[in-house]
Amino acid sequence: MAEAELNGRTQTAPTDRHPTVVVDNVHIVYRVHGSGGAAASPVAGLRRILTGTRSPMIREVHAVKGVSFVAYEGEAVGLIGSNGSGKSTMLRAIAGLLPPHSGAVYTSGQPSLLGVNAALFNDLSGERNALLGCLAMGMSRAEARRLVPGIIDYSGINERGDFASLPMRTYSSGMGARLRFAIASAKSHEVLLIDEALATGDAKFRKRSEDRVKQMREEAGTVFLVSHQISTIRETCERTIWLESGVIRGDGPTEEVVEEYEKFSKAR
Ligand SMILES: Nc1ncnc2c1ncn2[C@@H]1O[C@H](COP(=O)(O)OP(=O)(O)OP(=O)(O)O)[C@@H](O)[C@H]1O
Repeated sequence: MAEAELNGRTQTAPTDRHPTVVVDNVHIVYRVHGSGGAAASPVAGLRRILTGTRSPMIREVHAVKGVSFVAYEGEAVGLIGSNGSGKSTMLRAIAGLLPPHSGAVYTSGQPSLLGVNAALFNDLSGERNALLGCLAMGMSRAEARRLVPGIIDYSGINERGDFASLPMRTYSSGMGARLRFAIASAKSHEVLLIDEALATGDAKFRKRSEDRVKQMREEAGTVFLVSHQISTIRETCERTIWLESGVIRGDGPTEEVVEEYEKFSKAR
């Protein structure tokens, strides 16, 4: 057994499991710069720089408050919680897109964040986006070209005609989500972070993406899934972390944590 000090607590982990994500007492604070009013004028800004005073228009949102956990190879971890509880913020911090105010996030490899807003180009066709997506994930041109037909096929966007050659702006939100998932899952990821990206697919695609998440876990990756669809969390994740107001309220087997969360939601 290996021991690690995390957030002042000693955590014991079996040595045959390899940690892929370590989140140690992380706090994330957004600073919101207000607009309008005299305090936002350039003159007032210059005066504050010269006098070293802070803008009265800056507000802070403490979105994640002292979160700690360790995730291991081969785990699929669900993140649940009410609106604004800090789930997406936590994923962005794991992806390295948001620096913690204090605490630290350690990951093995470069985590990939797959979100509803994943950067695809609306004016380019699905095919071009698939090609660029593969190149962006580090594949060679030849490998990317070889994989594109399979990605289009897997996404199912061509089920009702040749949409792959049309610009993405002509796609429904579900078709866009399917293509994003198909591109991201063309490669195995050490740590894959999925933010609601499966929610807009239909039942058939959901089943297919759940199967692919399972396969990725078997390839020794770690998958984090944020979803309000508890059925998807149940199907996909054996472990779930419940965040509420930026604090962990539960972390354990999905059935137990979901049951507590559902009781909490009903009581509100
Ligand atoms: N860019 C931002 N600037 C300021 N505050 C933000 C920003 N993004 C999120 N927040 C705030 O941080 C808190 C956590 O938001 P977050 O989006 O992480 O929650 P969530 O659990 O993913 O919510 P939802 O289920 O509604 O998607 C909320 O209070 C939100 O208002």
